[in-house]
Amino acid sequence: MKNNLTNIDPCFTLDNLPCGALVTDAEHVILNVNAYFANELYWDINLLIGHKVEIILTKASKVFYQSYLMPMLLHEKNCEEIQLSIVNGNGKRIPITVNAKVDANKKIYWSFFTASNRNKLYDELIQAREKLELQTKELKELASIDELTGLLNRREIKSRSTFVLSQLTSDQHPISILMIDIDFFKSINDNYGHTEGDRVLKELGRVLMNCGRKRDLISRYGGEEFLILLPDTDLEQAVIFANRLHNSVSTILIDGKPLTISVGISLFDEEMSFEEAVNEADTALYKAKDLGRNRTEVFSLA
Ligand SMILES: Nc1nc2c(ncn2[C@@H]2O[C@H](COP(=O)(O)OP(=O)(O)OP(=O)(O)O)[C@@H](O)[C@H]2O)c(=O)[nH]1
Repeated sequence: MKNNLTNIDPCFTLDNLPCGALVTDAEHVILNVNAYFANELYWDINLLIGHKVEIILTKASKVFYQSYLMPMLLHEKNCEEIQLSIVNGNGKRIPITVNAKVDANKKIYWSFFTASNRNKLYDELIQAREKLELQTKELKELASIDELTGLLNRREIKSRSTFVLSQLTSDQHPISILMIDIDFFKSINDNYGHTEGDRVLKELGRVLMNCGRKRDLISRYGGEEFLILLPDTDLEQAVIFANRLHNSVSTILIDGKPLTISVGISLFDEEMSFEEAVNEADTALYKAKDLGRNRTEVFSLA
């Protein structure tokens, strides 16, 4: 059988390797380094040979080397893919990945690759994750917020009502629900255009937000319909709230004339679903419309 050793390229030397290689003794003194130190790391090799290996380590890596890496090497006799940072001949900090092996004479043979690309990859991964988190937050908001008014959308108020209603049964706190509809909104669009209609919707959204407390759930429920859930609010207090709304809404002017709304109110009871309460508030709203608009009606069975 042919001896493979005879095929070894006579030009092969450690200096040809695209990585750093060095040898240290048991006292951490550098015995030899390859040409990579001069060619790629700009070290004067004479400054390294005979000096302690710490000369090329950053402060943090020195601590790591002394307290963890050396004890491990002495015990295990080798180490693989350890992350360290060295400084080059110009004082620039360079992250590296190190392998090392100890021989019978306690000489240590080191090789390492610079790991700038690895750090770049980590940075890119972190950036990608941050971007993804931001997009997820934006998507979540988009899915729950009405784009025009910034209020909760129909789906979100329905979903949040579940929690609010669970408090009703446990605490016996009254919860009122208000269905609000702009009066003659079609004629605003028809007479002044859709852009003016949108401005009115936005303004109304702002007014509703300002009238509500932090705990109130305020939503754009449909085109020109708004639904509000008022926790800890009985019918009497809900009517006072609605009257305040009528006043505030009248500050929104269309061609100099005040905007008006109609409001229907219902009170949740323990047995009632969200949809049933909305239907009752809707019935009261239609009564307010029938009775001439710009008014509030409370749902009653009569
Ligand atoms: N500008 C604008 N108009 C909208 C939007 N969504 C719905 N609308 C309009 O709202 C109007 C609702 O009109 P109607 O349901 O007839 O009610 P109304 O004119 O307000 O009359 P009453 O409710 O009976 O007082 C329709 O013309 C819709 O096109 C929107 O996002 N922007």
